[in-house]
This record gives sequence, structure tokens and C-alpha cells, in this order.
Amino acid sequence: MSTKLPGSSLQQASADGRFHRQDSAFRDVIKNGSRFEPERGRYHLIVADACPWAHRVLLVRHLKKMDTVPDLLPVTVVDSFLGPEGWCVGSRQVDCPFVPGTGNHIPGHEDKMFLREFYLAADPSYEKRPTVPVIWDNKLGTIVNNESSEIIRFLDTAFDEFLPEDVRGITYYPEDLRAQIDDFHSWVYPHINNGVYRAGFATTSEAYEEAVFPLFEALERADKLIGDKPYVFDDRLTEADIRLYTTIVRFDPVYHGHFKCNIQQIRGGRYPHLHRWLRTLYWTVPGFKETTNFASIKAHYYGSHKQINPTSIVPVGPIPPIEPLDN
Ligand SMILES: N[C@@H](CCC(=O)N[C@@H](CS)C(=O)NCC(=O)O)C(=O)O
Repeated sequence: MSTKLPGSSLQQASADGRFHRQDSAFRDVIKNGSRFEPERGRYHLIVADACPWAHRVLLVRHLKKMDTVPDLLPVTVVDSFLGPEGWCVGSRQVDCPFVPGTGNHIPGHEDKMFLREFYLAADPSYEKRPTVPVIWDNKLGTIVNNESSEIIRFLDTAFDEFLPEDVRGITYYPEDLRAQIDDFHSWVYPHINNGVYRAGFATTSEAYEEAVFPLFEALERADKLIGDKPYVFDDRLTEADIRLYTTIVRFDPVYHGHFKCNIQQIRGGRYPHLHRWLRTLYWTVPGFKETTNFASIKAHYYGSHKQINPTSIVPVGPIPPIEPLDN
């Protein structure tokens, strides 16, 4: 076996050293009366277990028990390695640490090897980076949506008629909390969710510091806001928890080292409320542990971003990746 490691086209920063996330191109919605009617056997979800944005969607799918209804929204998981050709849906062996996905079982498309082939089938002129998550429509042969913040909103209600009774009508974006949830996202997204990427993909110290200091201020703010409550908004689990969780659970295992977000860890005592909230979700709320794949998360970031970690060596720590609840 060759010892040569695959290269990466993951130079994500622009000329000024700052990371700018691209806008998502597909923004349709599954709903009654639209081009994308709620139906069984029609839609597929494509995710990477490593990806915090895709993880939001996996969580909502699990919390709404969509995984218990056959053919409602089957999941294809890409390999953890993101290489020069983008995400691979076909399970391919590469010469670096990686965790294989599920392989591609989307009927009629089993020969597709890379995610970009789905993007090009949906839009032959697509020129941006093909990203996960994706909702693929097998009836019209197109992508419904590739923006996680929108996907989790419509999955909240889109398939309710097919779901077990106890989850019908459950929403993670309730009317009476919308203004507060929107306000929460207005600082959590730029400084925490995207903040870790802005720090990690920066190619100048200036751009890195511009992201890393506000990130830690925002973690402090989140810790204070959560306080002794079980969830961000008292005893109500909302998309605020979902969207914050997928970044915080990756923090100590990956962002602290790989993305140089190393002023503090989440563990260790500086963020006692945030740390307890994180462990409560992971250890006690069904869906959080089941959708969190630490092996894939670590293999993806450390293995794929050769511009940051040229050896692709995956550090063994922290051990354990998340601490027990009663620590
Ligand atoms: N705005 C998108 C962002 C998705 C995104 O950036 N996904 C990353 C993985 S974490 C991706 O697929 N990157 C592929 C690439 O950069 O080539 C969303 O929230 O859905």
C-alpha cells in the first residue's frame, strides 16, 4: 500500500486570510401543495457524520422518530474523508485514517461515487462546493434543499402525517419562542457555530484572532444564559439546543486542537453550566448520543484538512471524548 496520503483541495480561506462560508444554492421546502409533497419512498438525506450542520438534521430526524418509519427519509452517510473530489458516497478506500460511510443505496443512483454527481444531476451548471446535508428527491431527480437551518425547520412538520402520534405536532421552533430563538442564533451562529471554522480555516493570525476571542466570549455568554436550566429555554428542548449542541460536542475532541480554539476546553470547570448541559443532552436525551460519532468526527477533521494537519495523524485524546454525567 502506498504511504502517500491523498491531497486536499480544502483551502477554504480567501485572499485576506478569512474564511467566508458560501451561500447554500438549493432552498426549496417539502410541504403539502408544493412541488415537493410529503411522500414516503421519495426523499433521501445525505449527511456526513462529522459535519455539525448535517448533525442538526440527523438530530431532528431522530427526535421526530422519522427513523422508525420505513422509507420516509433514509440516510446515506458519506465517508469521513473529504478529499480533492469532495465527499464520497460510494465507500472508497483511502490511505489515511478514515471511517467509511453507509455506501450509496439511493435507488437508481447506486453508481454515483461522489456527492458532486448529485449536485450536477440537479443543476449541470453548479460550480460551488458540494456540501452536506442534502435532501435528494428521487422523484424529480433533484436536490430539494442543502441548507441545514431550513431543512430542520420544514422537517419539524413536513412528515407529521406519517409519524407516530406522540411526535406529531412537536416543534423545535415554537411560535412563542421564535423571537428569542432567532436572537440566540444571531450571536451563536457567527461566533460559535461558524466561529470555530472562522478560527480554524483562517490563514493569517489577524483573521484567526478576530474569530477566536469573540468565540470564547460567546461561550461565556452561553454558559451564563443556560445557568442551571436543563435547556437553553428552561425545560423546552428547541432548535437552540440542537444547533448549539452540534458545535459544543465537537469542541474538546476537535476544535480545541485542530482549529486552535484552545483558550479553554468545555470540560475543566470554566463553563460548568454549558458542560453539564452538554453531558445531559448526550447521556440522557435519546437521539443525541446515537447521532454523535466521535470516531468519524475526529477522522474527518484531522484526516481531511491537510492544509492544517499535513500528516493526517488523528490525536488519541481527549480521553474520554465526552465526560460522564456525574463528573
Ligand atoms: N450552510 C450549510 C453548510 C454546510 C457545510 O458547509 N457542510 C460542510 C461539511 S461540515 C461541507 O459539506 N463541506 C464540503 C466542502 O467544503 O467541500 C448548512 O448549514 O447546511
